[in-house]
Amino acid sequence: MKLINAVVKPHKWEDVRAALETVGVSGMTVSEVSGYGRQKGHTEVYRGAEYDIAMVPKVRIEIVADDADVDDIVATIARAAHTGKVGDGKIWVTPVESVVRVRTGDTGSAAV
Ligand SMILES: Nc1ncnc2c1ncn2[C@@H]1O[C@H](COP(=O)(O)OP(=O)(O)OP(=O)(O)O)[C@@H](O)[C@H]1O
Repeated sequence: MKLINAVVKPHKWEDVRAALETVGVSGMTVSEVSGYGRQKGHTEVYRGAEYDIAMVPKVRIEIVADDADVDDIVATIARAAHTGKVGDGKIWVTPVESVVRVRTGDTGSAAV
């Protein structure tokens, strides 16, 4: 299993959510975050306002998925979140050692 982390522009979140429905993601965690990438110190526009300070609002998506599904999920997020402009976001994948479904005690893939 892997943990997919994606940070995308807030106005692309609905597109990403709709696209993920087509690849059978069974659960995810979504949070409002702020951050910056390589363009630190440059301006970025969000909802008509220019941010020239380092931290720009983003949406973070966390998905635990079976290895076999990871490439598809990452490609789907990347496609749906893309505008081609600075600050489109980032996606990274890390290994997951264990998962437990609290209600049933299921572990591993059965808990995803
Ligand atoms: N190295 C990093 N580690 C953790 N989070 C990051 C990292 N780089 C970027 N992020 C997160 O991703 C968000 C979007 O990053 P951003 O798209 O600006 O990255 P970038 O690589 O500089 O790309 P671009 O050149 O298109 O702006 C940031 O606001 C931040 O929350």
